Amino acid sequence: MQNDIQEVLITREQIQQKVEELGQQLSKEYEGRNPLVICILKGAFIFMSDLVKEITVPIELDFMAVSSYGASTRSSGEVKIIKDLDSSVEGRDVLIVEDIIDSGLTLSYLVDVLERRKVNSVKIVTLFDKPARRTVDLQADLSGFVLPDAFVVGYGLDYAEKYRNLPYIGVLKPEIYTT
Ligand SMILES: O=P(O)(O)OC[C@H]1O[C@H](OP(=O)(O)OP(=O)(O)O)[C@H](O)[C@@H]1O
Ligand code: HPA
Ligand SMILES: [Mg+2]
Repeated sequence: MQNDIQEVLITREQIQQKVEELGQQLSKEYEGRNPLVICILKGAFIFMSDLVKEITVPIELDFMAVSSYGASTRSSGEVKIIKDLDSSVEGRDVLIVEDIIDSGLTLSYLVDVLERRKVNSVKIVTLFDKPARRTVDLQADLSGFVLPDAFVVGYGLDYAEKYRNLPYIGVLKPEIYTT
């Protein structure tokens, strides 16, 4: 698995430090409130579990599974909801936890879905952001690292379902996805 990585962009230690900072910022932001924290599966599962341990206000959790990449390095452009939320979001302060914003298609679709369900507020925290690749106008309220325009894997992010368990963020060798 390590042999498929061309370069480590962000180390495990850098990620850990950043997740602590984001948790502290969110704890201040939601002081006195009880947000519903939504993990966007599968990619955000590791970030979510590390982040919530750093949040000091009472929260509730829910999970939504969406997919648009499949076994490709490019978005299909079609966002599919594979698993919907268990809870009602009406009137709630919702915090979406996402691993990466790339084209922005996944989140612009989801924010629209949640707003139609009459949330009180919706904010986005993403650990990684590739602003150079946006095809829609979408920004996170809080973001960890800005990434260059390269397909990355690790810390929850996959290529064809592999590499999610790498503890750092790395760039895949191009021959892995061109063959
Ligand atoms: O901004 P975008 O271009 O929409 O890309 C970002 C989304 O793509 C990935 O999910 P994917 O569809 O690969 O599903 P997964 O999380 O199960 O890997 C990632 O986890 C984000 O949810
Ligand atoms: O760079 C990426 N890596 C893995 N999954 C992704 N989904 C959007 N961008 C990426
Ligand atoms: Mg994926």
